[in-house]
Amino acid sequence: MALPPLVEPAAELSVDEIRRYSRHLIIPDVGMDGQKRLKNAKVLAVGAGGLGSPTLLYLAAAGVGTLGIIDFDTVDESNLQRQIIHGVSDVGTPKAESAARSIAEVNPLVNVVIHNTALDRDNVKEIFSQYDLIVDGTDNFATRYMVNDAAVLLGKPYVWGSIYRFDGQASVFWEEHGPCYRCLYPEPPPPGMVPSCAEGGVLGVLCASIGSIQVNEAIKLITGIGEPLVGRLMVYDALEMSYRKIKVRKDPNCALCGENPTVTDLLEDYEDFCGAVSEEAQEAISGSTISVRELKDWQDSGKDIFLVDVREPAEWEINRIPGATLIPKGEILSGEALARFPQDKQIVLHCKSGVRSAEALAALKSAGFKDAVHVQGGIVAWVNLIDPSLPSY
Ligand SMILES: Nc1ncnc2c1ncn2[C@@H]1O[C@H](COP(=O)(O)OP(=O)(O)OP(=O)(O)O)[C@@H](O)[C@H]1O
Repeated sequence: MALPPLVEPAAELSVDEIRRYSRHLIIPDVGMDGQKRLKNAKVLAVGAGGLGSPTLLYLAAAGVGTLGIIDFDTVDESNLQRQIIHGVSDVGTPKAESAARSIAEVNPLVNVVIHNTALDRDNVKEIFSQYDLIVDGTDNFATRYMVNDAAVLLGKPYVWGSIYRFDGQASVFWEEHGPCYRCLYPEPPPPGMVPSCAEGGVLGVLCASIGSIQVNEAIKLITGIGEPLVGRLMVYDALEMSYRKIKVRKDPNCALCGENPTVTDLLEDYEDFCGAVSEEAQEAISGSTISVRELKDWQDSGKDIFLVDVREPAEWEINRIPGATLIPKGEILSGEALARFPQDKQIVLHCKSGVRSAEALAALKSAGFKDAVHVQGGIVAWVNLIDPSLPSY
């Protein structure tokens, strides 16, 4: 379904702009009118990470007049494999500032607005109201649901993308013309069920594949050309090299945009809604959590412990705590690995940061290992506090 252009055209293009955008201007569908609309557009990129990097660079190069960047994080060395808007000299600096510097190099005609902060329920509406279009390149469910809710409540369209390993998805959510994210995913997945890129990894170049689709959709929405991905989910498999489009319908029972909405304003706490740790896991870890320093003391004192790393084999290849045995969480949850746990030793579980080990602990306790414990902060805390010589990821 073709939609009218989202943005009115700017009054005119300068001589410099005409030279710079000439390859757009000679495409009949874009032309002077389309380029003027791009110039007048105000687009906010949420996240200047894997998806935000190519998205921001191409939106800037395309001549989007105002680009907002919101990110609270600083550039880490492990970001450089895919976050191509940042470079070695940017490590340690705020991502929003580093991204703005790269944009100035690509296209100094763009007006960049830096929001060096976390998007949260207190600022989201005020920030979104300054823009015509939102491009979501974040990596967590709490932010995604909040972006969706704020966009629906303000009547703004947004382009969504998501990536994991070799798989990507993209869509355009615009309540006025189609479904919202909640129509597609009414509930967040149970905590721990969908691993993040930090846990499962992502092929760097996948960010370019999905990020460029997001920019393509943004340009179509702004200029009113083509058929935007409203009501369609694009699913990309880089290994198969396949693109599929799945129809997504507006859900009449959607809690937000359905006929009888139960969500009429932003939620009080999106982290809580998405549950960092499930209730069972929360119960399992209360009183059964040790710190990395306690683990080190137990090891140094010769205590008879069975230390289990519940991460995946690829993570185990990167770093490991001395004395640990690898038993991935899935094998514990399925019951397959239970026979490997001794009855007469103190069982200690750890993962990367403490979420998966909490889930595994809940399963182990319900299988009868009542004294098992897990390590708060996982191997990340171990590297930070006990052995900084280990590589981190
Ligand atoms: N609520 C939020 N407000 C602002 N920025 C956010 C918010 N949630 C996520 N982000 C940003 O979105 C980006 C997501 O990108 P990506 O997952 O590639 O980066 P990352 O978090 O650095 O990666 P990794 O988790 O693998 O280290 C990050 O830069 C992150 O800081």
